[in-house]
Amino acid sequence: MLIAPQRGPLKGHLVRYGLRWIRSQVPFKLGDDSSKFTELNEMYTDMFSQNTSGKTVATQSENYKDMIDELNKETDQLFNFQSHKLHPKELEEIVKKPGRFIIQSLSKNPYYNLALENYVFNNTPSGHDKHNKFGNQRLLFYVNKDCVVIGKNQTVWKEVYLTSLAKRGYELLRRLSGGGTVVHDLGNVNYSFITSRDEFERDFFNKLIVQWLTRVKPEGPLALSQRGDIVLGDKKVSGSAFKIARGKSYHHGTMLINSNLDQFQGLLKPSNIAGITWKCNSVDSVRSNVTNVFLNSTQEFMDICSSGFKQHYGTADRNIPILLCDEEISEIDEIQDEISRLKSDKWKYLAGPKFCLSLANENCSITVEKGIITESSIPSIVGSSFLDFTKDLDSFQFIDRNLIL
Ligand SMILES: Nc1ncnc2c1ncn2[C@@H]1O[C@H](COP(=O)(O)OP(=O)(O)OP(=O)(O)O)[C@@H](O)[C@H]1O
Repeated sequence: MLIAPQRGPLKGHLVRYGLRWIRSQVPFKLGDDSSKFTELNEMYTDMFSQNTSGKTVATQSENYKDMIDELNKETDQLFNFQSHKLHPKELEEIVKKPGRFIIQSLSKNPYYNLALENYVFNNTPSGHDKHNKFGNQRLLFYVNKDCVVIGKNQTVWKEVYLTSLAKRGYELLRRLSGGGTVVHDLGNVNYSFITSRDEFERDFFNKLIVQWLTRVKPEGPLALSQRGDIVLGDKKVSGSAFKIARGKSYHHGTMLINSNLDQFQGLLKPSNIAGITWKCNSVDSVRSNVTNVFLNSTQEFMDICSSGFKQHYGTADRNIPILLCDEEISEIDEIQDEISRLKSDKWKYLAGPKFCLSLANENCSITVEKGIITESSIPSIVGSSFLDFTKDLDSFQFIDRNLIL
């Protein structure tokens, strides 16, 4: 809020006049940097610093502090400027109705956050409804504690060093969208832009992000790569993945802000490891050099993007609210069920596509479909789950476990 007790007498009628004036104006937050807010703030500065004859006086600001605080509070309530923490029932209602909003998750639990994102996506009114087609854009933010997230169509053992993840306390998750494997920590913020299928365009939201962040650092060489990643110079700062279903779409991505990049080492496997060959229908990650972007905090990123989103999609008569969700929301059955699914071995390990691995030195091959070994040069393991086989690798001393785990 820019309004502050400054100088000069403030009369009650001026407060009332001010509120009436605000009510008649666009519902944006005072203190934002668009010309509309500048105008409004200038009006207040004038109002608060002039006496009735129009001459500036410099006295008694303390006397008006309460009145100004009240004015600010009323203005906030009037336009829903302040973020609002949602109860489960409120979330259930708001997601199903048409309309735009922003959600910031207060939880750092990756299972909860992915389930929340999926819940909002699933319950957003379908883009097939012609009245709702272009009015249901939603923006979600969440930050996850240490975890590695693989794409829906990937093979876990090909992508990550499971032993390192376990030793270093990183959770493994399989997300519901495509794309490659990424590392999340508290310095990485995830954004998710939901809109109709018709409005979906791969680079649309990342172009907006580049525009918004470039305002913060115009000289920063932030750009979109050919693959649609956001890059700073020749290093990637953000990766994206997409989901399109039932007339809707989401584009979600990571943004590295103050991630502990040294800790990323040794979690993700390189594309080739001598001694093991994979034949898969799965999606391969595209390994890139990564760096942090030039912001101070994940909250700063959320604030910049929220403000950009509001300006892009807000209208004079409709403010876009920022809603906060904590884990109380997981009381909603659909969210609870999704969390259970994301945590299950069935989803994490067995849901990937068919794959076949060969270990050259051991002259051994294994084919796996839906998590079950269907063919192998080791007859005794055919029919068992590949996950169980990996848990029992020590019984197969001729196999180098480091090649698989
Ligand atoms: N948090 C992160 N943000 C951005 N890139 C990351 C992050 N963690 C790891 N990476 C790098 O990104 C690579 C995976 O990128 P990849 O492009 O395959 O997947 P993606 O970014 O999820 O989506 P997509 O495949 O759709 O571009 C990793 O191998 C690693 O080099």
